[in-house]
Amino acid sequence: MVQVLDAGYGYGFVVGLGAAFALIMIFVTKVLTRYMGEVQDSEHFSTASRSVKSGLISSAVVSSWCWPGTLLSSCVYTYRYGVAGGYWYGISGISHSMLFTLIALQMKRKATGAHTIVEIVKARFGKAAHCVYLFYSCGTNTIIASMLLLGCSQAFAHIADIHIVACAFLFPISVAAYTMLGGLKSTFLSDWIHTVIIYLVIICSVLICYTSSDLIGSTDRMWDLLQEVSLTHPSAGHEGSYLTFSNRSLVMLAWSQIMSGWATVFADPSYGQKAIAAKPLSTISGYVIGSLCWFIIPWCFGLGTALAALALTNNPVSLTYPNTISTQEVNMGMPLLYGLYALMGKSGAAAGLLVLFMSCTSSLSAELVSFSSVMTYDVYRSYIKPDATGKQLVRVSHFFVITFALFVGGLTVMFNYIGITISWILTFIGIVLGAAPVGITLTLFWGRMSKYCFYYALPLGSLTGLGCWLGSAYHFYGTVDKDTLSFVNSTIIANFSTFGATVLYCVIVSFIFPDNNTIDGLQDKFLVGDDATLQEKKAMQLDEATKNQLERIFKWAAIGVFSIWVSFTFVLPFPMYGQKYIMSKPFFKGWVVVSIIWLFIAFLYITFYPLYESRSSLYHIYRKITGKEGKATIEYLEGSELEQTSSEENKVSPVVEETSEKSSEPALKA
Ligand SMILES: NC(N)=O
Repeated sequence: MVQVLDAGYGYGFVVGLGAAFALIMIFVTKVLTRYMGEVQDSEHFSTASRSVKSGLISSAVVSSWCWPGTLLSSCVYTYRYGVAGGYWYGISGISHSMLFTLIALQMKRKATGAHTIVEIVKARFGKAAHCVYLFYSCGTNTIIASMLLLGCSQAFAHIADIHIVACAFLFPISVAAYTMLGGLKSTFLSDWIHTVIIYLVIICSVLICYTSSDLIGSTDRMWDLLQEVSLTHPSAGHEGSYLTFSNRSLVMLAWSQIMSGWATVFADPSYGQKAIAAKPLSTISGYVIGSLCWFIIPWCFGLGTALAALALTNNPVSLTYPNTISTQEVNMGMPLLYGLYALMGKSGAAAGLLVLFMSCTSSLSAELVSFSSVMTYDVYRSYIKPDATGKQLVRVSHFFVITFALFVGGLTVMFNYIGITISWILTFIGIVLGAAPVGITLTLFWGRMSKYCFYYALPLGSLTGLGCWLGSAYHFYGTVDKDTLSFVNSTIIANFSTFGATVLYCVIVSFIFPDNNTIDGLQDKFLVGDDATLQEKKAMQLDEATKNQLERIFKWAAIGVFSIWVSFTFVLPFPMYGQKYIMSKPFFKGWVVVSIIWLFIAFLYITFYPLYESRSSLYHIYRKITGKEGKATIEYLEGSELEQTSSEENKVSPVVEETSEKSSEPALKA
C-alpha cells in the first residue's frame, strides 16, 4: 500500500473542497431564485420544471454516467488489456446510455407528466406491480449510490492518509447540503461544473503523457515501451501484446459488464429523472450527444494514465518498480492514480483525487435527488398521504435527501469492511436487478405486456440469474465464494441468464395471463403538486405540435441510436479481433490522435453549449445584478422566451407565461 499524499490533501478535498462546492452551489441556487424567479416548489425540486435544454442534459448524462468507478475501472481495463481496454469499457457504458435515449423519448411521448420513471409502472399496471418495481428501483439506486462512495472513499483512503469512515460520511453530507436546497436543478448545474473539471484533467494528463513528459512524451515512445513491457509482463491478448484488440478475456469481461449494466441505467431512477427534466425535443440530442461525449472519457483517460503506469513498469519512477501493480490494488482501481503519479508526481496524484471527488459528488447528487423523488412520489404520496400539499412534498424530499445520504454512507462502510469492491458490485447488480430493465422497457414499448409479469416474470428472472451464478461458479471453479463469483465465466453466464430468462418469462406470462391495461392514456394519470406554477402544469402535457414532432423523430432516433451502437460495438472492434491485429506505430499514433480530437470536441461542447443555450438567462442575471432595469426579453427556467417588464413585477410574481402563448397574467399559479 502506497500513501503518496498526506492526510492534509485527503481532508482538504473531502472537507475543504466539499464545503466550498456546497457553498458555491447554494449561492448559485439563491441567484437563480432571486434573479430568475425560480421557485423551489415541489415540481421544481423533482423535475426541474421539465425545462432543461439539450446542453445541460448532455452534461448531466456525462456527469452522472461518469462515476468514480468509470474512471478507476476503465483504467483497470487499460492497465490489464492495453489500448483496447478503455475502448471496450467505453462500449460497455455507451451501450446503456445510448439505448436509454429511446426510453427517454418514449417517456416523453407516453408519460410526460411522470415525476419518476417508477410512477409510470403504477400508472400502467397499478399498485402491486408498482411495489415490485419499487423494490428493484430503490435497490439499484441504493447500490449505485454506495458504489460511487465506495470507489471514491477507497481511493482516497489508499492514496491519502484519510480514514475511510470519514470519507464515507463527509462526502455525502456536503452533497446533501446543496441538493436539499436546489433539488434536481442544482444537480444539473453541479454536473456541468464537475464535468468541465474532469475533462480538463483528462486533457492535461493525455497531453502531458504524449507530448511533454520526459519519460514518455510521444506516441512512438509509448509504443516502444508497451512492446518492451509485453515481453517482461505479457498481457492475456494475442502474443501478449497490449496493442491489440485480439483478447478473448477482455471481450468476455466487456460483454459481462454490458449485460450487467442495463440495470445501472434503465432501473436507476436517476437516468429517468433527466428524461423527465428535459424539454421534450431536447431529449434525443441531450442523450445521444451526452453518450458520445461520455464515451471518450474511459477511452482516453486510460490512454493517458493507466497505459503510462503500464509502460513505466520497468522504470524506477514506477511506485511498484520492478513489479506490476498488485492484483488487490488493481481491483481497487489504483492504475489511474499510480499512472498520474508516475507522470506528474504528487500533483498528478492530487489531480487524480480531484477527478474522483468531482465524479463522486455529481453522480451522488443525482442519486440523492432521484431516491428522494421516488420516496416522495412513489411511496409517500402514493401510499401514505395521497392529498399531500406541495410544501409537504418538498419537506419529505428534503428529509429523504439527508437520510439517504447518511444511509449510503453506512452501507459504504459495511461494504468496505466485508471486502466488497466496485468491480464486484458491478457484476452483482446485473444478476440480481437485471430483470428490471426488461420490465421497464416492455412497460413503455409492449402493448401486450400484462401486470402479472411484475408478479412472476421479474422475480423468477432474478432467481434464475442467481441460480446460474452459483451454479456456474461451482461448475467452472469447483467452489462458490466471493472470488469465484466474480470470475468472468460465472458473471457472464449469470448476467445473460437474468436478462434472457426475464424476457422469456415476460412473454410467456403475458400470453398465459393477459390483462387489459394499455400504454396509451397514461398522460392523465400523473398528479401535479398544488404549489406548481401554470408553466409547470402545462409542461406535464404535450401540445399537439410537439407530440407530432416526437412521433416523426422517434423512428429516425431508433435507427440512429442502433446504428451508432452496432458500429462501435461490432463493426470497429471485431475485424481487428478476428485478424489478430497488433497496432503498428502509425496506427497507434492515429488511434491516440483521433481520441484526443474527440476529447477536445466533447470538452468544448459540454463546456460551451450549455452557456450558449443559456446566454439570455445569463444576460438577464447580469442586468439584474448591475441594477439595469427595463424591458428585456429573457429566457426563463432554461428556455421559455419571456417578456419581463420590471424587476418589481418579477419579485412579487416571478412566474410568467411563455411569449409563444403571450399571456397577460405574469404570475399564474396552477
Ligand atoms: N458508468 C459506467 N458504467 O462506468
